[in-house]
Amino acid sequence: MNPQQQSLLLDSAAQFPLPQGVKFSYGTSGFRADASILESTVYRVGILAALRSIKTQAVIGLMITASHNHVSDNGVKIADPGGEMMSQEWEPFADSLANASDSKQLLQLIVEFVEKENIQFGGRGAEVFLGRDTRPSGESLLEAAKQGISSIVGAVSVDMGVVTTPQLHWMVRATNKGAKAFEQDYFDQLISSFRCLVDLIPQGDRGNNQEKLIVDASNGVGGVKLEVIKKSIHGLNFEVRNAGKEGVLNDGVGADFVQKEKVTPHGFGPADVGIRCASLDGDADRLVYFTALPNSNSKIELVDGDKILSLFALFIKEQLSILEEANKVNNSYQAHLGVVQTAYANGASTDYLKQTGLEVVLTPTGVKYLHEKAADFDIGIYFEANGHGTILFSSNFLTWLDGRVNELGSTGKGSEQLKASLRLLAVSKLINQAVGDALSGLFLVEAILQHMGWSIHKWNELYNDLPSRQLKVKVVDRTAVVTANAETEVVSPPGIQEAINVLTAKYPRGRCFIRPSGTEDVVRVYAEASTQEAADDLASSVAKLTDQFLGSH
Ligand SMILES: CC(=O)N[C@H]1[C@@H](OP(=O)(O)O)O[C@H](CO)[C@@H](O)[C@@H]1O
Ligand SMILES: [Mg+2]
Repeated sequence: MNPQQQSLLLDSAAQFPLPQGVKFSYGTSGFRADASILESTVYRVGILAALRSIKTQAVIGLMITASHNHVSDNGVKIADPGGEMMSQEWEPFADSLANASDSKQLLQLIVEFVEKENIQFGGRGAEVFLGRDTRPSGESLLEAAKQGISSIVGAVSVDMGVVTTPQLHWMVRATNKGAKAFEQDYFDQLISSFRCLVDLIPQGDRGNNQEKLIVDASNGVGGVKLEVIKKSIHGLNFEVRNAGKEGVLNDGVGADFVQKEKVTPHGFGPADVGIRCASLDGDADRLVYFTALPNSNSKIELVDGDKILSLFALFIKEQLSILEEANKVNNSYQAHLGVVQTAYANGASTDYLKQTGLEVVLTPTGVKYLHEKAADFDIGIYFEANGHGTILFSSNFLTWLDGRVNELGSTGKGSEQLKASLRLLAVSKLINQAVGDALSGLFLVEAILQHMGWSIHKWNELYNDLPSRQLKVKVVDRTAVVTANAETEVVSPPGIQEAINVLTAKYPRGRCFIRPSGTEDVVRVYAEASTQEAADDLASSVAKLTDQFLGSH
C-alpha cells in the first residue's frame, strides 16, 4: 500500500469516529444496530467492499437495511460476486475493522490484511453497487458507505437507489455474468418468466387466477416495487396493502410479525376473511402466506416457508418426472433434486417431504448455510420456516435443459417434455438465483397455484403443522452453548442434552432443541409436540433447564 493511499485512508477515517462502548459483530445478517451509531460501521464496510472487489476482481454489493427490525434500526451487509452472502472467511476481518478504535488502528488492520490476502492495487480497480431500503436513516448511511469506498484509490460506487435486498444481490450477480442488470431488467425477467409459466398451464386447469391476492408489504420497499410490477404484469389479480405511504415500516405488519404472532397485520379486517394473502418483510427477502379465519379475533392460518418449499418441491418433482419418462428412452441426465431445511422446519413438513420421496438435508440456522448446501444439487430448494428461501439450479443442469429445449423444439416431438423443460427454465429465471426473494417467490407461488388449480386452503392441506413453541432465555454467556448435528444436539455444557432428551420423551411427537441466537443475545428454545399444550409445556420446562444450566442474567 503506497503512502498516498495510506494518508487518504487516515484522513477520511478520522471523519467517522467509533462510537463509545459498543461492540459490532458481522452476524447472519451483517452488522445491525440502532441507526444513530452506525455511520462508522457503514463507512468501514465501504472500505471492506472495495477491498473485496479488488480481491475478487468483480463487482461487489453493499446493502443498507435492517430488514424486519424496527424502523429506527439499520444495518449493512455485503453481497459477493455471485450475489451470495459475503464469504465467511472475511467475517473476522469485518469484525475487527468495525471495532478498530481509531483511524491509526484501522489503517494498520487494513495494511496487514491487504498483505495477508495479497490484494493487488492498481489493477482494474474496485466497483461496488450500493442499495438501501426505505429507512429514513438510509440516506446518510449511504453517504458514509460512499466515503468508505472512495477512500480506496481507484474504487467507484454505483448507487442503485432504494431497492429490495434481493434486487441488489441480483444486480451484482447479473453484472458479473455480463448480463444487463438495471432495475427494469429485473422486472422484465420476473414478468416474462411468470408469463411463460402461466402460458404453459394445461388448458382447462386454469381456475383460480381471478381470485384476488392481497399482499401486505410491511410498509417497506417491496410494496413500492410491487406497485411498479403491477402495471405491467398480466394474469394475476392482486392488491398491495401497507405499501409504505402511511404506516410505519414493520410496525404490526410484515412477514416476521405475521409468522411470529399468527394474527392478521394492520390494515386487514373481517372483509378479508378467507382471502389468499401474502406478507413480505421490510427488505422483501422473506415471504409467507396466510388467510384470516372467520370469527377468530384476527387469527390466521399461516402458510409458512416450509409450505412454500413443499409447493415448489412438488411442482419441480412433477416436471422432473415428465422429463425422466423420456430419459428412460434417451438415457440422458438424471437431475439430483434436494431440499434443505433447518431444525426450525416443522416436523410435519420434513415428514411430508420425505414421504414424497425427496432428499431432505438439515443445516444450521442462517441463509448462508442453507444456500451453500442447496448449491450441491442440480436443483436445490431451501427455505427457513420464516419464509426466506429460493431454488438453485446448477449450470450443468441448465445447459442440459437448454439443449433439451432446442432438440425437442426443432423436432416438434415430445411436447409434454418440451413443456416440462420450458417450465423448469422459466422457474430458474423467475426465482432469484442469488438469494431468497419475496417478490420472485410470490410470483412463483402464484404461477404454481394457477398450474395446480389450487386455492390457499388446498395448498395448506398438504400436511398439518405440528403445534410448536419458541422461547428465548437470557443467559450470562450464550456462547457457552455449543451444538452439533445442525444444531439439534447440545454438546456443551455437558449433561444438558440428556436432560432435554428425558423431558422430550414425555410428549407424543415431542421434539426440542436449544441454540444460541446469531442475532440476539439469547438462547432460543424450540419445541413441538402433538398438542399446543404439550409443545408449550415442553418449551417452558426446557427453558427452565437452560436457565439452571447456564444461569440467568
Ligand atoms: C429462529 C429464527 O427465525 N432465526 C432467525 C434469526 O437468526 P437467529 O440466529 O436465530 O437469531 O435471524 C436470522 C437472520 O435474519 C434468520 O436467518 C434466522 O432464521
Ligand atoms: Mg429481510
